[in-house]
Amino acid sequence: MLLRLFGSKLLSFQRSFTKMPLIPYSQLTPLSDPTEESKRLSAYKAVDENFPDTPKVIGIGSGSTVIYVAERIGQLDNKRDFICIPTGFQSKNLILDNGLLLGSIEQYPELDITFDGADEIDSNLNAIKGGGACLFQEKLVAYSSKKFVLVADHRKKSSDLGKKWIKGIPIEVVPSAYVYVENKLKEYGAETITLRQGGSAKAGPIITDNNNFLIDAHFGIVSNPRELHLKLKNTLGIVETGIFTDHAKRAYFGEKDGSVTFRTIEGDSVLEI
Ligand SMILES: O=C(CO)[C@H](O)[C@H](O)COP(=O)(O)O
Repeated sequence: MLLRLFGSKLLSFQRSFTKMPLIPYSQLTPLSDPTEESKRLSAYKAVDENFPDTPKVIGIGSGSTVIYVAERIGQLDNKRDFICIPTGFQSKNLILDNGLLLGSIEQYPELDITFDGADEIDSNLNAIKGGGACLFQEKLVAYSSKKFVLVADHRKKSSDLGKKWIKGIPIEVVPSAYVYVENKLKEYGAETITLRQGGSAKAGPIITDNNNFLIDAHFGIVSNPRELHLKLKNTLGIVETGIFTDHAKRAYFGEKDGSVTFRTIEGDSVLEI
């Protein structure tokens, strides 16, 4: 009896050990850039606290904070026991570079959990995403997941969408419809409307992974993100918006002082911890 009890304790110890990250956070050398350190803090803590005991399919988002998510998951010694679904080209490379198994959303349409970054997160866990131009795939992967967890540095923590992220809400648009959409956005009261450019690497607009254009439209403070998203989605030529509502369960923020705070949904309310 005692032996059986010991055996089951040993098994559960082994199980929890396999999902433990190999390097405790406290033993890592701090990064020289404080913002990078904040990103790493939020990402590592999010993975440590939310990674499933028996992972099957995991979503990996895009951006500079998610680099640390993939890094932390890559430290697990059971990292070849589950499949990772990317949200874009960068994300696919993060999965491969960290020795994780790559799958596609078509093969694995149901995910246990997705970790992703954000450009701004409000006090109700609504988010603006798409700063890295991957919003469509990010939304598809997030909305196919049982749990969606955001990771960010302190600059992204906001009370209302549009308060801090003034570059505008990323909106993916069918290329031939961009002028039509721009006119509609003016009609809807957008304060700034920018067709996102490829920068020094490309003369002309950015092309998304779905061969579309991106428009960034700033509407000031968005009092009702769901309503704005629906209005935009109802506009001919708009494929998807970077407004993510009613989906994130938890958001982690790496703070300036080296702590991590989070906002989490508990029943009908959001707790700030
Ligand atoms: O939505 C995204 C990409 O489309 C990113 O998650 C978002 O832009 C945040 O990026 P970062 O972690 O680099 O601040």
